[in-house]
Amino acid sequence: MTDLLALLRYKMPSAAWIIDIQASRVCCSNAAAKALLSDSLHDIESGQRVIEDELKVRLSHYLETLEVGDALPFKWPFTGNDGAQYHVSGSVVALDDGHKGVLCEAHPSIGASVSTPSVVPAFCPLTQFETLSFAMFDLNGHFIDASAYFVASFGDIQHIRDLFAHAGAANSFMTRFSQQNSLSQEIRLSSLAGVRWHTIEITYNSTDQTAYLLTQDIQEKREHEIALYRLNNYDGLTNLPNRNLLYQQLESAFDNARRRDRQFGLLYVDLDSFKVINDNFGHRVGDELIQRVAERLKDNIPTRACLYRLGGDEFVVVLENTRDVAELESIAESIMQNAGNTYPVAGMEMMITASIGIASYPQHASDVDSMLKNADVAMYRAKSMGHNMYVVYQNTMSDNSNAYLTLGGSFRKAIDEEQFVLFYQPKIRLPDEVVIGAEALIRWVHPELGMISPDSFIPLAEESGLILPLGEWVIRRACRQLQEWREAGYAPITISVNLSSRQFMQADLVDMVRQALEDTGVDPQYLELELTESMLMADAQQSIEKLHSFRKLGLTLSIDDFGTGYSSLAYLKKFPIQTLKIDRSFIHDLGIDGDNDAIVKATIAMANGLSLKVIAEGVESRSQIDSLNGYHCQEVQGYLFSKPLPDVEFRAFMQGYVASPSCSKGVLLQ
Ligand SMILES: Nc1nc2c(ncn2[C@@H]2O[C@@H]3COP(=O)(O)O[C@H]4[C@@H](O)[C@H](n5cnc6c(=O)[nH]c(N)nc65)O[C@@H]4COP(=O)(O)O[C@H]3[C@H]2O)c(=O)[nH]1
Repeated sequence: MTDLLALLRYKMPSAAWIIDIQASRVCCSNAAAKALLSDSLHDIESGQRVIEDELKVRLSHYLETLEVGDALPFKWPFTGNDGAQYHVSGSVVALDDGHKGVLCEAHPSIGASVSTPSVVPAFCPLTQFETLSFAMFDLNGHFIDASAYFVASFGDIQHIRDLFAHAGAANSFMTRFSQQNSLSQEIRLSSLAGVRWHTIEITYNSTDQTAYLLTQDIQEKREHEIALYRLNNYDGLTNLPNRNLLYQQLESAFDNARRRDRQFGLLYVDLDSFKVINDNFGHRVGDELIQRVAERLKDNIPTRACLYRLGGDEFVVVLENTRDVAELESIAESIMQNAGNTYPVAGMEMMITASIGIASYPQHASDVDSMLKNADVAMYRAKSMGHNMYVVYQNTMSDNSNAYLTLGGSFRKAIDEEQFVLFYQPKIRLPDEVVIGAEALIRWVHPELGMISPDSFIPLAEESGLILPLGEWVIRRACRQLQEWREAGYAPITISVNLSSRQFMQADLVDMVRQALEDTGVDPQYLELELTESMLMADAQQSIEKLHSFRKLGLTLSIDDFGTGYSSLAYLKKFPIQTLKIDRSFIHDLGIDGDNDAIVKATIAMANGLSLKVIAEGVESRSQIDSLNGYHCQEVQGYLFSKPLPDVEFRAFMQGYVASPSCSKGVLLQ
């Protein structure tokens, strides 16, 4: 049976025929058409009569512009042999010789009494006809006839059962078909190309006692769907299920636990300082490390636990039907013990630890979002307590963590989106009051909250570990700024950058600063690091070594907020530092509080004796300048000269400094 004949058969019980316009005749028709049109169709088919000219002209016109599968935009009426009114709809088909023909199908006109339901399945637009296989079987499932495409796809089929990949599938299909008379489903069929997914639709026509079967190979569509599913639900880097599937599992875990009165819990695992690795070694190394970590995590959790990657360096472990929270804690311990071992990545042995937060149902949360949020809160707590540990959520944690988390969440984003800017406060040399440097002070330009001062977010950054990438950004930005000013023709000045204690403890801090200098081409003598006494005292020996490394690089080092901590000049001598910055609390009362004057005067004298330069911060009045000049203080900084300024204004300040009314002297630096 040719495919065109199969198509006409398939259109049964509708009357259908195909017109070959070129030959002006009907080239084939089905039994229903023969019955409905009888003589006239027979005459046209046999060539005794030709298609009327008017219709022929109209059809030819459309065939030029329409594609195979397209429907004709008009219908035409006729009266059938049964005396009823019909209208004919047409669509374009490819004839065996390659020309286009018109497939005509008669439908009873509205109001006409004849009404026979078509067996055309919903999924069978004519455009797909070429990929459809059509076959006919008798009541017992024995093969009668099939389209050429069917034979090419399935070969020599004797019985409908031969189509199925499994006997079980054939049995259940036959049983259902015997009960329903028409059936459609997606199923794997055994075609000549192998076992492949197909849509299958079968309809029993009682008129000719024949089962009409239509199949379509949907293997590629299925594969595409599976690929799409993987893309939406699995992480491409680690092949672990992602956030979507995590939510699904958590929803069903809550459901199960509630219905069966069970417990379950999750561990929120976040790698410590992963961004530092990513930034220093590049994303390829970062990605490989994530893969190794994922593999090790998988090996260190019970087989019945599920591991998800939320993205970045965040993973979640879910364990259902737990006995108690201790069961979750023992997983955390196992993860931490093993995470401490090195990972072979890109020819290196890398170390990375993890902070873990634990939350459990019913103790800590009653819905998916609060479960994840509370485990996240606990994870942050673990980070703030020094990394590489786990913390079990406690209900008291939420009270002070909501605001913190809101800021914390956007803080991460802020780093990625570079919402930070550096402001610069001029440093003035005494007594000639020349601008010799600037202190870089960070600001967060929050999209909703506006400008946020560092006092509000530096502690947060410290606690979360995000100070490391942020601190690196500050150093790199400051170096770039130095270069930009140099390129713009300004005389060279220093920029000092504040280091946080966490940053100072960072193992590769010296390398990071060296790299930033190299990358930007800045002369190291123009970069100054400001450290606090407490930072240095935390591990004096290590601090001394680190400071020497910085000195070898050529940087200047300064002690910030002097007077507020240990204030032991004798001890400070052990550290290779060049500058002391007297805290603004001492400067504020200068000339008012005699004790303060005495302290400041003595500090400057002793520092000078140790060849240390002194800078006074928080200078707000001329009388303070007079006192500091009297005590031989070398540098000052404060609102008297300028508040911290963004780059553009700082440049303007440098240019217009001569004209500043608040200062007696001024030097234009250019
Ligand atoms: N009342 C008064 N204040 C003055 C005067 N002159 C300067 N200041 C303010 O004093 C602070 C000096 O910085 P700090 O003591 O290092 O204290 C800094 C520093 O510890 C920290 N910080 C700022 N930027 C960074 C950074 O990039 N990294 C780190 N780790 N810490 C930073 O945040 C602190 C606060 O910074 P800011 O809010 O910019 O506040 C700055 C500055 O605006 C004055 O005449 N009167």
